Amino acid sequence: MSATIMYGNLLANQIREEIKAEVEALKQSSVHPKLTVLIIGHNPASKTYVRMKQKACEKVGIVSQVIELEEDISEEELLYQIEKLNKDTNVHGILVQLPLPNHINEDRVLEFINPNKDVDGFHPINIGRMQIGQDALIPCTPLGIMKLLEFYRVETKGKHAVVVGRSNIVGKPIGQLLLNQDATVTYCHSKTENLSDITKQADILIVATGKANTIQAADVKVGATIVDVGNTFLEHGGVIGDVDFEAVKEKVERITPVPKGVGPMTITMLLHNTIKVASHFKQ
Ligand SMILES: NC(=O)C1=CN([C@@H]2O[C@H](COP(=O)(O)OP(=O)(O)OC[C@H]3O[C@@H](n4cnc5c(N)ncnc54)[C@H](OP(=O)(O)O)[C@@H]3O)[C@@H](O)[C@H]2O)C=CC1
Ligand SMILES: Nc1nc(=O)c2c([nH]1)NC[C@@H]1CN(c3ccc(C(=O)N[C@@H](CCC(=O)O)C(=O)O)cc3)C=[N+]21
Repeated sequence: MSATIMYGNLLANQIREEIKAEVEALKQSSVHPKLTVLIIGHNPASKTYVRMKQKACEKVGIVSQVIELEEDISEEELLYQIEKLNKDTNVHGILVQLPLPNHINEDRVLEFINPNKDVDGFHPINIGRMQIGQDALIPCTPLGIMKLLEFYRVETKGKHAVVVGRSNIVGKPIGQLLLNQDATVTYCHSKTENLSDITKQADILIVATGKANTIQAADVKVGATIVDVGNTFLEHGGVIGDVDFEAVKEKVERITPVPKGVGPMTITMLLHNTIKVASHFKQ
């Protein structure tokens, strides 16, 4: 069988064109969509991701501001910076790049962001709204995955979706969105026994462990749909996912590549969420 490779970058480019037009329309009504990203310290991966976000904003006409803060900034000072952005009516989206240095309480910081400007969808208010199916700002990676599944006409209703990973930013919310779309959802994590027995039952398998080769050909069902969220940077450049792509693609119906799979959709959904907030500012 020859699998369909679900290229997120293709759909991402298509959606970015639509977003560009929406940005133009907002500007006609004197709303200039703006995203502010706070980056703390010198994590090289974070710097790469923030640069990618910045470039994507510029391409669609969203104003992007990056505030670089020192690794040893106090929690109070960081909260003060966020408070200023919460109050700034020119700023629509606020994103605090993760991970944060150990001395800063991540929960406290994320809860401090105005939930209506929380374009990451990490605020407990947005998580709660999403869980009960209300309109909410939805985390970018899970939202991007749902758009990708929809684009490739992957049926979720009644299907067994297995999520490997239970982080607040990927695993938990993608399971929730799949459940909201009538999938039967199983979560796996590092303590799961007999992981392979469970992943082999998946019609839709979402893998977000951050560990290369978590999933090999023997761990998947023939004809399944595989979404690889992982990003591991190789020492000599390049990035790989969590799934043994070459072997798994021979067995399944659809699979996302890394790079050019989920990643570009994540960034596109950040633009989408920023526009969503900005459009509320329209008279
Ligand atoms: N493409 C994109 O847009 C994005 C990609 N990423 C990438 O996705 C990956 C995951 O990110 P994130 O969720 O933040 O990572 P975390 O490290 O926060 O979570 C990883 C999860 O995977 C589980 N896990 C780890 N190893 C195994 C294993 N061998 N078997 C089963 N479960 C395992 C952990 O279990 P436990 O809870 O028990 O520790 C945990 O729940 C990373 O590579 C990250 O770079 C992240 C965000 C966006
Ligand atoms: N507050 C916050 N929000 C986030 O959304 C957030 C975060 N913190 N911290 C880190 C993770 C990771 N993340 C990714 C975004 C894009 C790619 C991406 O586009 N990856 C490319 C490959 C990378 C490359 O080409 O260099 C791809 O898969 O094609 C990956 C990962 C967002 N995150």
